Amino acid sequence: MNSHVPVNAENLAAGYNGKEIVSSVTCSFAKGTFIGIIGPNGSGKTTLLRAISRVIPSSGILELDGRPVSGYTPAELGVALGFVPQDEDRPFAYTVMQVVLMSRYARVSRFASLSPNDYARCYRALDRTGITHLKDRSIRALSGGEWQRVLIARALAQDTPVILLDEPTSHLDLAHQVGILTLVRDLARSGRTVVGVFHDLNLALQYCDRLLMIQGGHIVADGAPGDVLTPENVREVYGAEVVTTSHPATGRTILVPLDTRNNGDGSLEKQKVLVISGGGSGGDLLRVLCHNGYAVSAGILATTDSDYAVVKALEIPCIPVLPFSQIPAHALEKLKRLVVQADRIVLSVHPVGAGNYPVLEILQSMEPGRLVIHLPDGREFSSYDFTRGKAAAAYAALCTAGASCTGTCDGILVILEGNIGNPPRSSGNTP
Ligand SMILES: Nc1ncnc2c1ncn2[C@@H]1O[C@H](COP(=O)(O)OP(=O)(O)OP(=O)(O)O)[C@@H](O)[C@H]1O
Repeated sequence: MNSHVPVNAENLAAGYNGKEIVSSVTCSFAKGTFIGIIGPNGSGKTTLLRAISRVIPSSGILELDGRPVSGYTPAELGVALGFVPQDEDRPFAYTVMQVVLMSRYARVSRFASLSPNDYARCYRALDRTGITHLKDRSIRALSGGEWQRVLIARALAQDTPVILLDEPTSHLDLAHQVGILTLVRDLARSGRTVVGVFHDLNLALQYCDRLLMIQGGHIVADGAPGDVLTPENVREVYGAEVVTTSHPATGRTILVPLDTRNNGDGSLEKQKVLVISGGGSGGDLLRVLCHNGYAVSAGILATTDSDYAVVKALEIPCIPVLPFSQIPAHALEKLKRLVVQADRIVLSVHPVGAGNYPVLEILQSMEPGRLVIHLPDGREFSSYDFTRGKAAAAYAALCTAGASCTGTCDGILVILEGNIGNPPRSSGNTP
């Protein structure tokens, strides 16, 4: 028994209708920590959270603040632990304020009224989750995202040292995801123990202090986010291929999912990625792709280009040309062959100079309509930095933001600064 650990589980097991879903779970959650629980669909994340919050019974040891949870009265539990479910039925047309106020009843004796302090806490919770304007609205008249914020506000108003959240951002748009997770992280910083289930691995990586990875009802990895979400662990547990890079602002790990194809015998065929870069814009990306097992080739590179040095060091096939000279016809022909062979083309050029036009023309003529990227949120290329050393991060950011190409261009990703829709049409533009 450890009175300093807010949550302690040893050999915990739980399930439904006599069937064990999670078992042999041993973990403890420290004060002031934001812990993420991750794992594929059906792996038992919600079941574990329900067991810890005593929504469902469990066997094994489960202690809150050093006391067996089984010894807590419902009122004591309501003061010790807040639980935010993924969703909750709304059988009655309560107002938002009424639902948030309910969180305070565990603290008042029977038949007593709530105090001004209870109301103040609820107003503050509404304010912090950005739903004050909804306080008199019927909860049945809320969108999924608004309702999710009400459930979080209710847990905030409950004001417990331990808060468990089941996919707290599943219904939220990007701005609200960031707002709620910043708020939750601040709660941990102020000394609470916060545990959240996450499907969005990049959000878990950016916000959590520690991750528990669950597979088949067991903890298979537990530690610092970047140590848990390695490409190897993601492949093993999720059956997905990712590359990792670092967040351009925070330096934390980012995962970028990549397409894979199956050879039919269960093995994965290497994706062929052609990187057309120059001036150092492709170095990081070439390293990341090689490190993660892609069959990488490079486009036309002057032998004085720093990307050429990377390509040589990594033994990546490329099309070397002499610096400051016109690109020879045989090099352009070779590029056309590589374009045809590649599963994915990454064009990372900064800035777009006249020297790039023959290459752009090849891509345009061979891949008509494939040279446009749209980000779902309307952002433009220029908001990303493709200068030396930043291309891989920009690539990751674009992928994370859901970059996609128009029309039939699902095999090509273009990373480019400048207006790529209108390179000169004549072939007379030479370096
Ligand atoms: N109320 C229930 N009764 C019976 N079985 C259930 C119940 N809830 C969940 N299960 C089963 O328990 C297993 C784990 O479910 P759980 O919801 O814990 O997984 P999860 O990791 O949270 O999944 P997801 O990522 O899809 O939300 C699944 O096989 C599921 O079908």
